[in-house]
Amino acid sequence: MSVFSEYKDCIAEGDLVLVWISRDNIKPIKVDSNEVFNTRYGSFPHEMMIGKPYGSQIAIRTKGTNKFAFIHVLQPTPELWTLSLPHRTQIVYTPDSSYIMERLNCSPRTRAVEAGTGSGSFSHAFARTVGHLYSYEFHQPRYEEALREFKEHGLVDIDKNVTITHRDVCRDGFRIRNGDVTSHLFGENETEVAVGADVVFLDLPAPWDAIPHLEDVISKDEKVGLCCFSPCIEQVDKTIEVLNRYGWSDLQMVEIQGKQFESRRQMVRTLDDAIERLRDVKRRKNEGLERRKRMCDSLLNDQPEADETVEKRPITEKTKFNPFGKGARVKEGDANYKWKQVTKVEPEIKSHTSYLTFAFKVANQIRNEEAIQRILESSESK
Ligand SMILES: C[S@@+](CC[C@H](N)C(=O)[O-])C[C@H]1O[C@@H](n2cnc3c(N)ncnc32)[C@H](O)[C@@H]1O
Repeated sequence: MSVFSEYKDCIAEGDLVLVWISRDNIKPIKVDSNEVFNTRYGSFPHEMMIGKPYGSQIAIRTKGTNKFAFIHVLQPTPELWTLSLPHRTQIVYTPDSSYIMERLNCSPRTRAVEAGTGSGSFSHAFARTVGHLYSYEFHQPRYEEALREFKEHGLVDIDKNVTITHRDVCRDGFRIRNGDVTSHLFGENETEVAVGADVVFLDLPAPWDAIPHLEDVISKDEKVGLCCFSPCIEQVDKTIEVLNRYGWSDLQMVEIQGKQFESRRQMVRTLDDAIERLRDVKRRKNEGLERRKRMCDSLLNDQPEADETVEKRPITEKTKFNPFGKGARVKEGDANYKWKQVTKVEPEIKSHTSYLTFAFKVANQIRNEEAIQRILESSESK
């Protein structure tokens, strides 16, 4: 089982743990009782984590103060891995990968093809959901790094559901034959892997060069779904042209814009408030002018300012509160004021805005007369 799909209660020596320091700072570590995890808030010996339930908060006293520093030790999931993995390339984030897998109907019976592997962000999400993932990467160091990582995470090897192949798919296609540089372990008489993919995901600069090669590895008996992830509309245009040429249909382009909506209350401001605000500005301006004049006079006459002569505005509820944001602050929802419910948008959800081009193909479109007859007969008998 992969550490990403097997649930464990407690942390043990050698586990991959994702340390949550803050929302934007999650770090993967391999638990080693001789090691220490250093943060700018303090050092956490791995030993403190061993035996603790996943999700625990670990606290240490910070050096020279009476304060505590905290981390949370979390079990890896593809979503958290995407937020913490070492970036070797641009990556696909969860708002995109989850939408793509849903649109392509990914399930444990899916056989997916993915190119390129890149930093393996999407590969981890695919690996948890699909029956088998065939991932391709042409950059040698990136291929080796992804292979090492997939092995460490229990995604490749016998009985595991990921195969990674070192390949330029635009030039050499997707077939995996005995002798290729791949993680697939060939059986004695096996010469080629029967890929039979029903899902294809292309995150490549030139997907149009890879699309013609897909014919060799996609399923001929099932509906095949494809998604191309491209940051430029010109790439989408070129991709669509080639998809049409190679018999893909139901083309649709989608862009995911991840936004976080927060529900807030906003004070209702009336026309009277606006008028009162303008009066207040004028009053304060006059007061300021008068004060400045008195200061100049006292400087010229070399006399201290007679502070007690300054007219003070009486402190009332009105002077304390300014409905346009200045003056005393009012707590959101204060029952003395009128409020309306509004939505505030937080723009900082991590996602890499690319265009998602979806297409589908049924290679073998021969009518199965027997099956049709059976359906007709069963509907007639009802
Ligand atoms: C943007 S990254 C993919 C990121 C990946 N989807 C993820 O979520 O981590 C694109 C990768 O495709 C690889 N690549 C580009 N052209 C390729 C080709 N013709 N064949 C195989 N891999 C290719 C690049 O080396 C790069 O690692």
